[in-house]
Amino acid sequence: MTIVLTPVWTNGVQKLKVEPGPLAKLPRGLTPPALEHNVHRMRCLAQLRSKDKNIEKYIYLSQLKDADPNMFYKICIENLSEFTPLIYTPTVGDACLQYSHIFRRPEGMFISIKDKGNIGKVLRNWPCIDGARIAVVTDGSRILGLGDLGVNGMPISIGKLSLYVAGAGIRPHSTVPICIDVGTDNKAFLEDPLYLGLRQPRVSEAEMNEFMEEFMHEMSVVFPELLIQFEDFATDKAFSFLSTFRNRYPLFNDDIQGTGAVVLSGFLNAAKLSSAASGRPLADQRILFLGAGSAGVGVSMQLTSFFKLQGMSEEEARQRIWLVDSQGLVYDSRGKLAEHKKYFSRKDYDGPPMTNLVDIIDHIKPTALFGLSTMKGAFNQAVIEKMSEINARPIIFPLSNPVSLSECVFSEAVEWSNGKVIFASGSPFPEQTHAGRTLYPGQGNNMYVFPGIGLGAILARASSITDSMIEAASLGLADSLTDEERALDLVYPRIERIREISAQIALSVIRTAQKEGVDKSSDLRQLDDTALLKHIKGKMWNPSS
Ligand SMILES: NC(=O)c1ccc[n+]([C@@H]2O[C@H](COP(=O)([O-])OP(=O)(O)OC[C@H]3O[C@@H](n4cnc5c(N)ncnc54)[C@H](O)[C@@H]3O)[C@@H](O)[C@H]2O)c1
Ligand SMILES: O=C(O)C[C@H](O)C(=O)O
Ligand SMILES: [Mg+2]
Repeated sequence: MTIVLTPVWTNGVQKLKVEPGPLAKLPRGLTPPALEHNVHRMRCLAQLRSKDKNIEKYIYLSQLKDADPNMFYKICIENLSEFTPLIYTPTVGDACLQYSHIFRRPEGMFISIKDKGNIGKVLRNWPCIDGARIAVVTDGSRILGLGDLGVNGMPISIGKLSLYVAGAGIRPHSTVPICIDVGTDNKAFLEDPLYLGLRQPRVSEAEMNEFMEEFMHEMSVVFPELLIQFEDFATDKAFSFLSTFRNRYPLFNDDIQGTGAVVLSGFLNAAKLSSAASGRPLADQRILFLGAGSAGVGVSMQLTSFFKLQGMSEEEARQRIWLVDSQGLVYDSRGKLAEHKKYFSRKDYDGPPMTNLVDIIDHIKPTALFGLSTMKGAFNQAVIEKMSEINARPIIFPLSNPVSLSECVFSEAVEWSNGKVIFASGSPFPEQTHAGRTLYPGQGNNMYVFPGIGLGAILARASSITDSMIEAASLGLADSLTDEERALDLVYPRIERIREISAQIALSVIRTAQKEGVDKSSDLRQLDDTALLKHIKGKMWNPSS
């Protein structure tokens, strides 16, 4: 028997331990006489497509994953561009907002502040400790651009891990979605009788830090082979937990480092397109960020480190970046600044606060404009027209998620730039026709890199995730465009190729881990690139047919 069918979570222990196999291979008598895999695949797709609302599709797919993971991943991998917006961004945003209402059965671990002092014991309740290789951990404090959603953040961990399986072939039972519940400051949730989390405000910073020390230690004891991805922690915690723990445990922060990697990659391809139109070299790019939080600063750091790699001095590299936050341009004489903004704060401006984005663009003359601000519509007609006036091909990336918070939509960017825009957004948008040409939006979302980073780090058994490993993932992604994709002016590869791309990224990550001496799988050092790529592909899990 390949799948144990049981509606009970405690019996689900057994199910999670078994490699999910096709429903049609169950013993005689347990399925209808004419159940046939390929027809059932069509049946599942038809059931999915019969639903009008994306949230209904999300619920259907969650249940399919629970009942028949093999079929879920089979049809997911075969229909990636249809499935990713349903199981991941943007629909996962709605799933988080409604989680306490649409909840059927748990799919991950809930570790709460009430477990403090006892976290190891609780973690040992996970049904598949030995196989666990990757956990996505959130505390729900900054879910996409939707704010503090408390325990309703769980679908983010689940959605990211589904992409690890679909996009990088991580075994389903090796994934551990985790939501930490230390309270929420979301008043509406606290008053909602169906809310599934602790009914208390978030604990103090000191209490949270103590909790995280115990949590991380116990995670390393209970799951010694586990890589951790921190996800959607509010800004201060995102930076502080990354720096506190990154040299002690194998982990990375997706919003800071994953986003840095994916945006650098798209920027490099976009800069080639813009340079073909303007003749401006990469070293003359001027990059303006709307949003100076974990993602904005994470991407800025990644770009700076890349510019340094190209031979710029640290100061020259930093001078390429301008940040704008909710109070306008970030500069030294503006007054007190949050720690994470200081490095990029400008010293070459000391006038009155500059808050209007068009004025800021006029002052800086950026070649690229990135939005990580959660400010829906901030890239309005005047902004896009100004960018198009000063650039032959403006690079405009509204990266905030979900769709409802995007700084602009693709159709607007095309229309207001008269088709000149080089565009990538955090959430997906449909292609557009302009002057008889089809224009394609890129999706600048960390989903392109975290599966490959995870796969590489797991196979190398990396003891830590270094900056160079993240950079290698970024450059590997940038180089992965095919001639056909380049001819269409794409800045990211087609998502349908994610498995091939994840394998390539994993190769770059493993090689870099080896150079930096953080690989525990030292046997992989003997393999040449062809053999290593074959090894990586051979390790990727596939749903059976
Ligand atoms: N595309 C991706 O892969 C990706 C990755 C990570 C984050 N994001 C998205 O980026 C957004 C921000 O995430 P974060 O982790 O940096 O959040 P954050 O809370 O750390 O930062 C938000 C930033 O936006 C700024 N901001 C708020 N209002 C503003 C305004 N009116 N004008 C200018 N700036 C304003 C804040 O000052 C802050 O600097 C979210 O929507 C998130 O979903 C996208
Ligand atoms: O989850 C996403 O779609 C990307 C990113 O991690 C985010 O926080 O927005
Ligand atoms: Mg995130």
